[in-house]
Amino acid sequence: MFDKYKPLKKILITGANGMLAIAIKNALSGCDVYAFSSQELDITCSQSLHKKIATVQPDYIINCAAYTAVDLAETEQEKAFKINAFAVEKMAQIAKQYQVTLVHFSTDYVFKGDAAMPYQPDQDTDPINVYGASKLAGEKAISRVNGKHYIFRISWLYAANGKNFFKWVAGTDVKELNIVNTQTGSPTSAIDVANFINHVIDNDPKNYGIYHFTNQGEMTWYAFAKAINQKLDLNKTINPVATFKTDAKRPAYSVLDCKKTEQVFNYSTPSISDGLDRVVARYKS
Ligand SMILES: NC(=O)C1=CN([C@@H]2O[C@H](COP(=O)(O)OP(=O)(O)OC[C@H]3O[C@@H](n4cnc5c(N)ncnc54)[C@H](OP(=O)(O)O)[C@@H]3O)[C@@H](O)[C@H]2O)C=CC1
Ligand SMILES: Cc1cn([C@H]2C[C@H](O)[C@@H](COP(=O)(O)OP(=O)(O)O[C@H]3O[C@@H](C)C(=O)[C@@H](O)[C@H]3O)O2)c(=O)[nH]c1=O
Repeated sequence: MFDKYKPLKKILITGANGMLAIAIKNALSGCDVYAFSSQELDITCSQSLHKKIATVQPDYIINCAAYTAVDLAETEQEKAFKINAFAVEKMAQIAKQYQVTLVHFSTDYVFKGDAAMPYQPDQDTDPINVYGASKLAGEKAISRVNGKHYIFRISWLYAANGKNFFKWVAGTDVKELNIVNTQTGSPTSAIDVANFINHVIDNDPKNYGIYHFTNQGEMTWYAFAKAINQKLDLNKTINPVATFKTDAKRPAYSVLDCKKTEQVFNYSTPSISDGLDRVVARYKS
């Protein structure tokens, strides 16, 4: 219930036009939200970061700004590191200076992908592509600065908006798709990540560190394409293939173990199927 005596928490969101930022803006309740697009706040400009944080004086910064082009990163290494590592380090330092809690997102692609069981948050990282390496460098910078911070590793994010695998399968005119069945992960609905972030801010245990959050279960990209095809009645032919040529390598297995998150935040992570139903409903509406 809305508590009129509880002060509204002030939240500053970066990368406000991105897929996750839009979901988080929709999910946050009982907060004063200041969301800035890349045009309004370029996170690689530390002066602008300082200025915005000093003006807004947020309780939390939710950093949704990132370089997410996995294949392009192979040839744009400098840009990927500038946004995903160096800017993030500066942001962590400024957040610490202003005593603001930094909520940051990382990825399953920090792992090599040769495991047979879901990865634990403290397991060894060993990214096999530039994007993963740049995100890992961002994680390490935040941990080094060691202010109040949460790093949530999420995976295979999709939504009814933005550029993502779900939207591509749903929107392409191509009737027959060849999709890899040699990569396994956990497709995760941006709505579900956003609802969880709302919960974190509402019930902050102040137990800072690295956590995993995904929808529960695991499947290949091929199985995910088939599920989308079925839920949206697309009537496409989906063929499993062992390889699909891309510039960046991707981990063969990058399922994240979310038990620590469930315990610390007292939260039950929703299933892949429920996550997909929510995004499908949003897509159809
Ligand atoms: N998408 C996925 O599958 C996954 C994403 N993640 C992580 O989740 C987070 C959110 O990802 P997602 O929403 O998919 O990303 P998007 O690519 O949808 O959004 C990223 C946003 O960051 C903005 N941005 C880029 N550079 C800057 C900059 N220098 N200053 C300010 N804003 C900038 C972009 O703006 P513009 O478009 O104007 O450049 C864009 O709006 C990221 O940290 C990502 O690494 C983790 C796992 C899976
Ligand atoms: C277009 C296409 C792709 N694929 C394969 C390529 C790749 O292995 C897989 C997924 O491709 P995408 O490029 O959509 O997904 P990708 O960009 O690898 O998604 C990743 O994004 C970053 C930001 C993350 O952090 C990761 O968690 C993950 O979500 O599907 C096919 O098999 N057939 C096709 O026709």
